[in-house]
Amino acid sequence: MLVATAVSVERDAVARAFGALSLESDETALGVVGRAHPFRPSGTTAHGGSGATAHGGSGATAHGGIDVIAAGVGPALAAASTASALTAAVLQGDPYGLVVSAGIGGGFQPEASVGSLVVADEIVAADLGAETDDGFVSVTELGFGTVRHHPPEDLVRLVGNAVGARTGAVLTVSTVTGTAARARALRERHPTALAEAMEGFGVAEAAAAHGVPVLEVRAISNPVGPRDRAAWRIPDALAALTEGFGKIVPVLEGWNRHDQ
Ligand SMILES: O=C(O)c1cccc(C(=O)CC[C@H]2O[C@@H](n3cnc4c(=O)[nH]cnc43)[C@H](O)[C@@H]2O)c1
Repeated sequence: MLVATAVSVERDAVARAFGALSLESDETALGVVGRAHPFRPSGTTAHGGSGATAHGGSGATAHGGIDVIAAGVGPALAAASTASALTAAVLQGDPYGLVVSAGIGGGFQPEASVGSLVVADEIVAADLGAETDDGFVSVTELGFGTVRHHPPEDLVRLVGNAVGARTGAVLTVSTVTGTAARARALRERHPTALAEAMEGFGVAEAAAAHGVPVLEVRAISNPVGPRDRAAWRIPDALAALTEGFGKIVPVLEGWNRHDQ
């Protein structure tokens, strides 16, 4: 399984769920774009495996290991980094079976409160399209491809139940929402949206190109709406991410995509 976060603090928050910290915490501030440094829990992991380095890094598990990368901020870098990691794994003869986009995100209020976790049942590119006199038109409506990916239903349900998270659409945006008007417009266009973030759709596109299922998990660090940095609760969200992954990993390990 590959977990793609945006930045190193998110990568380390996920890694902490495995009881270890990345040795590659070279970027620590949120917002600093990290390159894809795979983190592999060393030695015995939740999988019980140990030893062989499946994808060229240290401490990978031979059977079903979990790699966590800081893939960068925004859908384009997230897609490129995730695709590179997926391709490298294929070339090394040990392809990933699941990709998880994970990190902090903005929560639509009152649906997703700060500090809570959200699991995506739809990963939607919310600003990929064109503005017209009649409003926003997605690239799908323009005839150019897809703006949504769907994680496996059973996995979404299992993971949502395991962490007590709400499930709903998670929007991917290239511009963080900073006004109430835009938050309203997004919710009107996507009534099931619970959260927005900046990477999920890119990660999902890379996963889809490899025929690998995708999941997105967001810990809510701030409300979607008027910009208010003082209202951000990043440490709380990172703690929720760690706690959540502690419960999610056993579910992911037990999940078999052919059970769908
Ligand atoms: O300076 C700002 O106003 C500002 C606003 C939003 C995000 C940033 C960042 O540097 C972090 C982007 C990072 O965090 C995820 N994220 C967290 N909350 C949101 C949100 O409300 N809308 C979109 N993305 C969010 C995102 O996935 C990025 O990885 C600075």
